[in-house]
Amino acid sequence: MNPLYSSAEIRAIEQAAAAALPDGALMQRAGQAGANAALDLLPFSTANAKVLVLAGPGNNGGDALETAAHLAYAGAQVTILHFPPQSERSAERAAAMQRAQTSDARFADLDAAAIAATEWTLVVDGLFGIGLQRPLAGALRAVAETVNGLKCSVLSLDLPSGLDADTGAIVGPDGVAIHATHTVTFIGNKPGLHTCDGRDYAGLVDVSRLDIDAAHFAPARLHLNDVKFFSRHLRARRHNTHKGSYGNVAVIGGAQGMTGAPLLASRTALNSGAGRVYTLFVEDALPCDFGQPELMCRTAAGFDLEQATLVAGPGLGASPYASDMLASAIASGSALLADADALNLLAANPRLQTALAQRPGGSVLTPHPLEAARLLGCSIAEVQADRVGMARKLAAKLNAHVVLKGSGTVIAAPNGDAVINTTGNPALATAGTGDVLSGLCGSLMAQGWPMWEAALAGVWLHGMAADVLVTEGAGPIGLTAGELIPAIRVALNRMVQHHGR
Ligand SMILES: NC(=O)C1=CN([C@@H]2O[C@H](COP(=O)(O)OP(=O)(O)OC[C@H]3O[C@@H](n4cnc5c(N)ncnc54)[C@H](OP(=O)(O)O)[C@@H]3O)[C@@H](O)[C@H]2O)[C@@H](O)CC1
Ligand SMILES: Nc1ncnc2c1ncn2[C@@H]1O[C@H](COP(=O)(O)OP(=O)(O)O)[C@@H](O)[C@H]1O
Ligand SMILES: [K+]
Repeated sequence: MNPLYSSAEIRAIEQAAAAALPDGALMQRAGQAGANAALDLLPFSTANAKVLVLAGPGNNGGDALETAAHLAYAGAQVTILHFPPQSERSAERAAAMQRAQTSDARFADLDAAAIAATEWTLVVDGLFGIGLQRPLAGALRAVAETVNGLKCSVLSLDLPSGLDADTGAIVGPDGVAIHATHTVTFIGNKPGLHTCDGRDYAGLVDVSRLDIDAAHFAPARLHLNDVKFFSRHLRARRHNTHKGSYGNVAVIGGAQGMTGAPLLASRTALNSGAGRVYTLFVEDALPCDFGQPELMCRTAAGFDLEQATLVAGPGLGASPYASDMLASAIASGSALLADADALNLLAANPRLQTALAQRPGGSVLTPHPLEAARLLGCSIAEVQADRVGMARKLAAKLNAHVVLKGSGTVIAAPNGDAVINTTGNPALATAGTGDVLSGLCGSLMAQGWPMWEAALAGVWLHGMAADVLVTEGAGPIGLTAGELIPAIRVALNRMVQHHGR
């Protein structure tokens, strides 16, 4: 189901497959797949289409040369901007070069100004794939920047040139990458297309396996999120049930000036099905949430932490009392999700980290990149440079299911399994949406979902709600966290209707 492969894994698959195939078969298949993807983006009468093909010095360039030859045979007006290698690197690339040279495609030494002066129908980007070693520089950089200023569709072969296939970061320092509208990626899907800068630069991603035998693909430890991973926990409600059947959630937070955060988490927990929701305040409790009077607002002091799934952190603050409350939550036998200030308190206190890591049932942590950086003792840039690796590292360090938020949220388990989420959009880049996510995941846990599936489903639904709202015009600009709550309720009920047993 939606496996993702590192570039090392892709190379191993490619080598095993190539050994059993005629020379150059995989590059020819990649070129055919590239041409098919390009033809889908061209008008029916290809003769009117002006296609610029960028062919780099490696095998990605070989794919581009094959693609160019096919498109020329299909009747398109093809111009190839070729960056030749110092010396020809492979026989298959040389054969691709010969096919391009004998086609009607035209080789032209265009500079940036000449590229910008032509009205292209499509640019095919075959500068670099998984072999990129350093940032694009000189003429390559100028071409990438010029292409990024064009209005036409841009199809990247394998991955947008300049992007790291494993991490989704632009290869730097001070790198640039081709901003594709579409990517056809070869052999297997790649994590870098779906997280960090990947979602912005790859556009719509299509996978072409190049007809490689399934036996060559080892089981993956990294996947794209999929409803199938959690659908068996989507249960239709039985008639003979009551509020006690659906669990209790206690949100611990609400220091002075930050009462909105636990209310958002609590409202979400209630609206996503928890039977009872307590909002616990580490300082003065609100008498009531008048917008959601079903919530039970209490001071945290004296609350029996054993009776609820705990969502610790929204608006918790950094006081010694908040830290004590977190220590009690960690020491309790209840299921625990730690978010926001709970993560900052953890980062500042190694003893709390040890206690958390020793919880028999584990926990769920929902850091954004800064919170993850604090927990790992590194910079945000280091977290973002390898989101999957850092989420796995944190999960192993704290024996927790880690939800590393942001574009292409990564969910990692202590055993190294990891998933990249595909729903959601920049409408979520607004205050309070993280509180909504923690309330949602906590609510699913209270309703009996295992932590891993609760995290996968929570992240999926949270993003899906934002996607639906954007489709309806409520975002991406100006969406508010509170608006997500009814949209999550609708999305969850629809999913239960569709998949529930
Ligand atoms: N082999 C096969 O059967 C198949 C392979 N496939 C395709 O091959 C792709 C991988 O090919 P690849 O390994 O040749 O790497 P690729 O991405 O083309 O770049 C490497 C070249 O770029 C150079 N270089 C690197 N960075 C640079 C920079 N910043 N600026 C300038 N130069 C730079 C580097 O040279 P260097 O100077 O580092 O020696 C080298 O020459 C893969 O993504 C897929 O598209 C498919 O066809 C399926 C079958
Ligand atoms: N550009 C984006 N694309 C997709 N999801 C995003 C984006 N920006 C933020 N999000 C999501 O929004 C939520 C923000 O959480 P967080 O930063 O903790 O906000 P807050 O602390 O204000 O509640 C996370 O679920 C994150 O993944
Ligand atoms: K490329």
